[in-house]
Amino acid sequence: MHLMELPREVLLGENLKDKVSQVAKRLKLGEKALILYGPKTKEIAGKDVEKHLKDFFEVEGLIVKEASMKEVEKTLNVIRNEGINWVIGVGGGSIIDVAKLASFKADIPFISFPTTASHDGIASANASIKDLGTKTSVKARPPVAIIADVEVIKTAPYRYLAAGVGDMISNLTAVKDWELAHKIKGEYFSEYAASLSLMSAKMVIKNADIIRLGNEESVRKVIKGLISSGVAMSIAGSSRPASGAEHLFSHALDAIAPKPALHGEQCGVGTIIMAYLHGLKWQKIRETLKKVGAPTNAYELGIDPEYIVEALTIAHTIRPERYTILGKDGLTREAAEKAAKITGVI
Ligand SMILES: NC(=O)C1=CN([C@@H]2O[C@H](COP(=O)(O)OP(=O)(O)OC[C@H]3O[C@@H](n4cnc5c(N)ncnc54)[C@H](OP(=O)(O)O)[C@@H]3O)[C@@H](O)[C@H]2O)C=CC1
Ligand SMILES: O=C(CO)COP(=O)(O)O
Ligand SMILES: [Zn+2]
Repeated sequence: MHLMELPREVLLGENLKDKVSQVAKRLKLGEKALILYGPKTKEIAGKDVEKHLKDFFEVEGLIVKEASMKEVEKTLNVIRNEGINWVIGVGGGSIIDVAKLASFKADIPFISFPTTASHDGIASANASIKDLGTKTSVKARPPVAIIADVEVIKTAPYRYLAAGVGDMISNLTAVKDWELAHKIKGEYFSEYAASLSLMSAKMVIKNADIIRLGNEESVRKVIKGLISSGVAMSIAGSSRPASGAEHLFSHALDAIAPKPALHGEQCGVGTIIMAYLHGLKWQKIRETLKKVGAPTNAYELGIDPEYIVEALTIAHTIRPERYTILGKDGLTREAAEKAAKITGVI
């Protein structure tokens, strides 16, 4: 049996910080809520959401520092000790993933309230959590509702929107890797999930000129694409449609670079290199990223070229069960340098 769980409500619009209570009541989520936010997202939107919620619910607030198992356990303790009925994550991908996994472990629902359009974990059923130094992809449940407040997301620095494009353009190489794993390893492949995932990538390529304006229309377009990409992952039952070798490269950078860039920025650059390895039109990918103002090389990522090459050579070890264009043995140092130089990444 293949179980596909999907969000029940998606709200996309302006000034939604006071609409969470209505959604929670409509979905009969229960009396006691836990709101998770980061130190910045508490100020950006979390405090206001919490204030409005307190008119109708008993609310506990908790600051989450990173997407790690330690933070998931910390959250789980609060859920159990306080008898929490439902969770809301107000923040970027890290906060949403902690809310997703902790609520799943406690078997209670959660609401996704994104403050940026920087990642496609807003709607997905899987959580990317750091454990023992590297990111693992853990099966969980999708949010019961998504509340995407364009007013909030619009105020995030433009860089986050461009990162969202990077996370979506990744789907081009992720799907290629998935097809490869299907052919070579007999891995389950969903044509429907793959098509939906590719639709988001094609949408950002087609709309790059609109997205780069960074206005409300841009935010709406990117958010819709990110939600579709997340739904594709939920349909697949894993992050396969949206995470291939380009993501392994980003996870490797997170593990070794002294100051990693944003997830979507690193994935975008990884997509250029993996598209080259797949024999795809990598120039078109680079052109789109340039058009929207996303980084396309080591310098723009703010990462030393040495780490780029090292990340390329170790990426295949991050999740060995996920077969990609990097194969079982990965890239040699020479091959990594060559691919990064040809594509202009270093
Ligand atoms: N589960 C899935 O399917 C997916 C998961 N991911 C994961 O998501 C994470 C990446 O998410 P991303 O959003 O890029 O990064 P983070 O969630 O790590 O946020 C990065 C920084 O941006 C800040 N921030 C958030 N919103 C705003 C805003 N509106 N204005 C200014 N600053 C803001 C955060 O503040 P604060 O410090 O307050 O948190 C934080 O300091 C990674 O862990 C990645 O693996 C990515 C794609 C899919
Ligand atoms: O980031 C993701 C999709 O964009 C999914 O992340 P994982 O690589 O951790 O599965
Ligand atoms: Zn991603």
